[in-house]
Amino acid sequence: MLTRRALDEVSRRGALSGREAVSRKCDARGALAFIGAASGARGGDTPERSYSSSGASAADEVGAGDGAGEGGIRYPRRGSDQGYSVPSSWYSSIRLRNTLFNRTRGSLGWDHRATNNDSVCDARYLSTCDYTSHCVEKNTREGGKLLGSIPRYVKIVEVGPRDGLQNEKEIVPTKVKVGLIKMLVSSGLPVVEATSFVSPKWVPQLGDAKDVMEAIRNVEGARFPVLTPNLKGFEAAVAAGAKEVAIFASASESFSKSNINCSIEESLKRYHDVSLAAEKASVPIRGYISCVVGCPVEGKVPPTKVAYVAERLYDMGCSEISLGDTIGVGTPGTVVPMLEAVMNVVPVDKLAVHFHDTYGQALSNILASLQMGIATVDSSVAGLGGCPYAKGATGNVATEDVVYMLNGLGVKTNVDLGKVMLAGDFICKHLERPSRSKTATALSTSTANVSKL
Ligand SMILES: CC(C)(COP(=O)([O-])OP(=O)([O-])OC[C@H]1O[C@@H](n2cnc3c(N)ncnc32)[C@H](O)[C@@H]1OP(=O)([O-])[O-])[C@@H](O)C(=O)NCCC(=O)NCCSC(=O)C[C@@](C)(O)CC(=O)[O-]
Repeated sequence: MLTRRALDEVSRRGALSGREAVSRKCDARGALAFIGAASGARGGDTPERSYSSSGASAADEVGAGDGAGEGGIRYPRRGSDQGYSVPSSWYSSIRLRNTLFNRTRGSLGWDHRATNNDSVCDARYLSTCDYTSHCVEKNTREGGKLLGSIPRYVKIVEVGPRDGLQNEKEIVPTKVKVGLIKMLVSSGLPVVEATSFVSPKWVPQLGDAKDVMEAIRNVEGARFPVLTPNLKGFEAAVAAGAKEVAIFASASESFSKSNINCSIEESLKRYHDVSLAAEKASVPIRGYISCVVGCPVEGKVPPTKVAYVAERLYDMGCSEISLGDTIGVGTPGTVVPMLEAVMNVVPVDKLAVHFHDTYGQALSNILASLQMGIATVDSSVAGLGGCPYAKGATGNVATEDVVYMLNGLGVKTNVDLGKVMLAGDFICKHLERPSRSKTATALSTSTANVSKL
């Protein structure tokens, strides 16, 4: 198992390269750009990251063959006698990054105690910036001030066919689900979460999981992870052809109980069993954490609780951990401290964010997450969704809205907005309800070529 120290080093190594550290001017204005460059180093420039095998740790992926020798520190690799190394130059970069990050928080108003000149300087910048596309382009391209901090590529994980549909009362026919999945794949989405192998007594809508997997067996162009709550689900998923699975824990005891009928600790034990089976079968696992900022029963959820569960999931081999604001109550004011806590224990390039849009905060939370270096975002076509065990929670942030924002920021996704809208239109017609995507609603009345927006 990786030590905390080793994890931190991997995280830091993922967070920035020494090259970026020395090439940036160390003032508050440069801080966002600096973190942005770091996020590029974390994977922003990489068109696609694939889930690693569950047996591979971050160390396997991040540090292998890099920086050995000369001042490098070697840590043991989990389940192996090999090691990965951390060049000592990272330490100074890390200190620098932390200083800049703290200043940046102050300049964005995240830290109300920040009263130094840098934040005044940044505030002036913020108020005078011309928010035109030219400004965005200039800032992004030149490693600029406000928006240069975001990754250049963002992986969108489409959860509509699973999270989006699981709450629908009327059973959606399998062929409609399969049609939706195929349309989503054709839009360029790299990952489409297809279904869940959960108890059909608990979630009747997804009782056709096996049939869905059978129907998409030969569909190429995307990965199709499925949810598995226990070994039974894992075995059924693999037998049905699933090549990736997701386990789902909670940061709230009450939600854990109502969602999967066990405590957090019991769920982690179950997931440990699933992770061992997955490792044996070379099936990568994504880990979800629900209620990362708020719980429908318990209210506020402390960031330390989220970090605890995240670390446990990471240690059991999850190649990606998705942080879910299940009831959509978060704002950047609560999301940022939560991410900071999690980023202390899990490398940022292993994190994804999963926002429901109940209070209309999802896009702002995503933007804040991107500025902190997160490059994987979950979303649901047409804003479908809600959780059966979180009353009042509305759908996930709409994929169309996320793509529109990322296009506007000049961030690459390889997703065709027009084609996602067609998929949204298809499923909304079936459900006989309007899209929850503001972008789809606006653009459906426009003649603009959405692929070019
Ligand atoms: C975990 C259990 C199974 C425990 O449910 P339980 O009732 O405690 O389990 P059990 O072991 O006593 O089994 C009860 C019955 O279910 C069967 N069973 C047991 N396991 C399976 C399985 N895998 N597949 C099919 N059947 C299964 C089992 O065989 C038995 O059948 P019976 O003998 O009564 O005929 C149940 O609570 C469950 O399925 N929960 C899933 C609920 C769910 O899917 N919730 C939505 C997920 S969304 C989410 O978590 C949030 C997320 C990820 O989207 C992120 C976010 O939005 O923030």
